[in-house]
Amino acid sequence: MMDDLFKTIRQTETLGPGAAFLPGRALDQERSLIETIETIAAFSPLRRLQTPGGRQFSVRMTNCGELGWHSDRSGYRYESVDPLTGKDWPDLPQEWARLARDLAQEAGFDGFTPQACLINCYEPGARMGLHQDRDEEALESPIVSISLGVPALFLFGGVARTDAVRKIPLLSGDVVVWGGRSRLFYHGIAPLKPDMHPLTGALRWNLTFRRVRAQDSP
Ligand SMILES: O=C(O)CCC(=O)C(=O)O
Ligand SMILES: [Fe+2]
Repeated sequence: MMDDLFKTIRQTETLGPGAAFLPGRALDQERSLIETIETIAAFSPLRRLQTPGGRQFSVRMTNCGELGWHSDRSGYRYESVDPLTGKDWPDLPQEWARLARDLAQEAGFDGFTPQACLINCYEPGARMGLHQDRDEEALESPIVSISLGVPALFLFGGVARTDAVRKIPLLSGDVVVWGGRSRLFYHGIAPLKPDMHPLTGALRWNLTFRRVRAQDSP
């Protein structure tokens, strides 16, 4: 099938210093990752956060892990308690932590121990504008990002907002890792095109694993 041909042709690729595209590397875990997302979202529901400027994200989000990323009128930050439920975020599953560590390792980062996993849910038309992931102190740790469900176009720029942007089509099971000198590179997701995936329907899910506090701090 054309689909299979497309998959076999896509190869591991360096996107920049410390940045790697690992196509299909989470495909074996696709179904279990999606099932676990549903369990997590049943406990800490998906929600559309407000930007500090008072707008709403088009992406719905939740988290698991000891910390969760949050945004409202007071700014972007990590919270140890889910502001929506008043409870701890759901645990980051051990299999997820192990997978994130293995993927980081494959991209050249040893001993990655994520504290937070941000779960993004894209409906058709949802997007994420160019931004840097810069709310973490642990800038020595990479971001490990897994795509699930319908395809999306990943935009990967440079350290300046105006740097040229590469467009990388991401399929379910694809992984991108960026760290080292690419850790603060601008990136985003183009508006999601209507599509269907057998496991997620019209949705795209994205998991980003992050170390927030420096490795030697609690
Ligand atoms: O959805 C994606 O692939 C990227 C998500 C992202 O950049 C973020 O959550 O900071
Ligand atoms: Fe990001």
